[in-house]
Amino acid sequence: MNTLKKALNESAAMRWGVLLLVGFVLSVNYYFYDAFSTLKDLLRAEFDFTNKDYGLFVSFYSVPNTFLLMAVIGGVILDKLGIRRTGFMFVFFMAIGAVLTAYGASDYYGAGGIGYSFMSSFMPNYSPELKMMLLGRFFFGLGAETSIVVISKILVKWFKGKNLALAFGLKVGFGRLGTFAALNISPAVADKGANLTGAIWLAAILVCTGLLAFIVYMLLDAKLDKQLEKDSNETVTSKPFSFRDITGLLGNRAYLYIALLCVTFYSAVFPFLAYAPDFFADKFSLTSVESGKLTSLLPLGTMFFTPLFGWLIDRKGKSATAMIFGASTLLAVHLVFALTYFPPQAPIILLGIAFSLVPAAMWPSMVKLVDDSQIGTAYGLMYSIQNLGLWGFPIIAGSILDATNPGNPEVSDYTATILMFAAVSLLGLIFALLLKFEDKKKGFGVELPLNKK
Ligand SMILES: N[C@@H](Cc1c[nH]cn1)C(=O)NCC(=O)O
Repeated sequence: MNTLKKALNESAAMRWGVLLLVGFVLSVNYYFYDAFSTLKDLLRAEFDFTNKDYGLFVSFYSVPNTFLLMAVIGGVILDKLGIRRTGFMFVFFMAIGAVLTAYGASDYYGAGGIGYSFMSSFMPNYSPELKMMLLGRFFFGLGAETSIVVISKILVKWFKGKNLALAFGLKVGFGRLGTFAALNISPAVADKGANLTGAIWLAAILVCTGLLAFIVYMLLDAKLDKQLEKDSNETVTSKPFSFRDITGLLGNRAYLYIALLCVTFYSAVFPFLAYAPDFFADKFSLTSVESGKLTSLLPLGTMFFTPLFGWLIDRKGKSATAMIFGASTLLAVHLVFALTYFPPQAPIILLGIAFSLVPAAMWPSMVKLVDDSQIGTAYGLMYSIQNLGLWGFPIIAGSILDATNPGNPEVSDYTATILMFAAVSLLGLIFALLLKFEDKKKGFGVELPLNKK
């Protein structure tokens, strides 16, 4: 390295600039992911979407990552091809998927545009609009999950040893900002259905601007590699991929516990959130606007809490303890929701704390468990495992809801459904405890401050 010239990642301004760029890519990802939850009724009115159609559309995001293991394959590709090529490819998939989804909902397509007759030629129970939108959601999910893996590796590259947990916390904050914006902007643009396709196109265009932001990042990444006098091969592993990379990770008990905590924790949060507005409305007799506002307090709170906890973890450590605390808080909140009529505002704030503590501690802890050369594979495998839960639990929750509310009444009893989420949280707590014991036994240093690695 040229010792007279500071490398780009030594400059704090450059590091935070990079975080802003990739944070924007993440925000538009989350915006598109969540833009449809407030459009559910309008999709039913405009395209005859049933609840099952809507559920299928939501869970199709996870299909490539779960059943084709795309997130783990993406992670392996990332470790082999490097950040620039892999990132471009998967952010591009994300943009293609978003555009295909919007195209499926467009007037041009609905009037018999390109692909309409082909999509009408099979599976007549599903509309051509739904099929095109499913195809779009599939590509979006395929690109979106691996692009999060790429962004995680980018943060490790620029921030390792320099406020890494704060950077991860802010990364999650950027994601939540996208969710918060989607929950508020998407219904406003849709204007009670008058401009439904406009709301979907806006989401797709935002994803395309994310691709432009990533291209700008690629220029900085190339410059950093040049300054470090590393050709791109040096930031990637040269040894060929072997299944032992995967079995090796799964054989590392600490990694396994963190991956199992990831799937159980997020399965008790994201699928719960998909039902939360309806649950609050039914249990506390709220209007849909009131329950929507109550739910959107969650991404708003986590936007600030997650970076704050990340900052604390950089300095004080205690990541495993933070995960235990977050998982127990989640369990307590679900029990309160299921078994009491306690006003929901206080538990939702606690849920915000749990939903900030675990992500702030869990994602950066990976650098303590695996080597940098395997970080893409490690995150990718974790996302594939997580997506199994994100795919399955909305369906399980819906089935429990149907079984405990025969006749599909207007107001549903959610007790059994939320108790199921409490049971999943309990599993998360057990895995968090196991992680702490394993760390103590093997001395990975998960409890140590990240700035001291
Ligand atoms: N794998 C993602 C799933 C997601 C949710 N919204 C958009 N993508 C995930 O769980 N990320 C971690 C997080 O804390 O948001």
